[in-house]
Amino acid sequence: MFGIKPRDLGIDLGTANTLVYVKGKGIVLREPSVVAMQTDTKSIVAVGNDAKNMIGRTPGNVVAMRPMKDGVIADFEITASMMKHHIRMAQKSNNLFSGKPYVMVCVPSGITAVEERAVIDATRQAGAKDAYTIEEPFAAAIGANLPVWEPTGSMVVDIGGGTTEVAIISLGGIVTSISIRVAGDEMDDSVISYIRKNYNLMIGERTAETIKMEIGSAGIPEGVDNMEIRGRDLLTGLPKTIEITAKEIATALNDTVYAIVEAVKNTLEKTPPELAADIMDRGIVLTGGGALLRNLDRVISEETKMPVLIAENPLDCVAIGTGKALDHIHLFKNKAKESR
Ligand SMILES: Nc1ncnc2c1ncn2[C@@H]1O[C@H](COP(=O)(O)OP(=O)(O)OP(=O)(O)O)[C@@H](O)[C@H]1O
Repeated sequence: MFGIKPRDLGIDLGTANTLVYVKGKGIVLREPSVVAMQTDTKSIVAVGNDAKNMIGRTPGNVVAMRPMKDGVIADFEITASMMKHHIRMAQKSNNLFSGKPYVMVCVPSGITAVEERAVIDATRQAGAKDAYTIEEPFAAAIGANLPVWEPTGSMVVDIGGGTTEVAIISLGGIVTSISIRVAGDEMDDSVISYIRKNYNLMIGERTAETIKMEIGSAGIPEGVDNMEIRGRDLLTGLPKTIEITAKEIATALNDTVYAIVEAVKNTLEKTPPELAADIMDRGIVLTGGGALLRNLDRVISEETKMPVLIAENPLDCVAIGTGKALDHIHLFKNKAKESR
């Protein structure tokens, strides 16, 4: 075993999904950031997909919860346990040496020093030899193959579950950025409120996410898509099925979509003119699962008068960029140590 070193890992510790990238292999694990545990003993029952399937369906002594909220750690111990589980799974299923790896983890660009410290500590507690952080939009830009190290402006909009990160990048650094705690989760909440308000029907967050993915869109859609949904009637307390249209869901999503558009416009307003000209040529690149919301690229393009492109595999960009950043770990080292 002498001389064998554990492979270093890049982890996209997201509000909705956690992805693990193994240096030299690529993404080896994609799991929802969900943990199910016993309420009395706090012992973990399931992690990832198995736990997500339990949301809203657990008996009284088990709770399925998401330990990350708005891009940051909401429950430290559970996040560390979840990461430990993911690191072990990634190592085991790829026959990797299971020693302590160096780990690069992404964090939102608007994170506070205390929140960043918690991510570093949780990563160490999960088994890392040492942990380094990279700002999410920078990782997203690397993962989307943007020329981040060159003296040219690139613009990335990463729309995740908890946060939307907008950044202008040039010469290996973020020139200007805006991070808002409005993204996919907020869209799901808007769908839940809309249906409760207009139909007196209570639906769960998994149903809301499915509705968003299947018929949700930015701006009013052209088609006449309908969807049957089931929930609990708030007046009778009984299960009920209703039919909802894509137009109604677009209305429900409108405020969230325009909060994202505003963040993009505000970032452009702060962009130095030379870089703005580069972005005019190359376009704004959307990453993160929220980039898949139907017509969001078109609406942002209409509102900003700029070309907008969706990155290839938008859900993977942050993880790929976080993993690739391991090749430049010396650039991130000091930053992680500074916050100690
Ligand atoms: N086809 C789709 N249409 C709309 N939204 C989608 C689609 N696919 C995934 N999403 C949404 O993307 C979000 C998850 O994206 P992603 O995995 O990039 O976030 P994350 O990295 O976990 O979150 P964060 O970066 O905020 O910590 C979820 O809100 C999910 O509902």
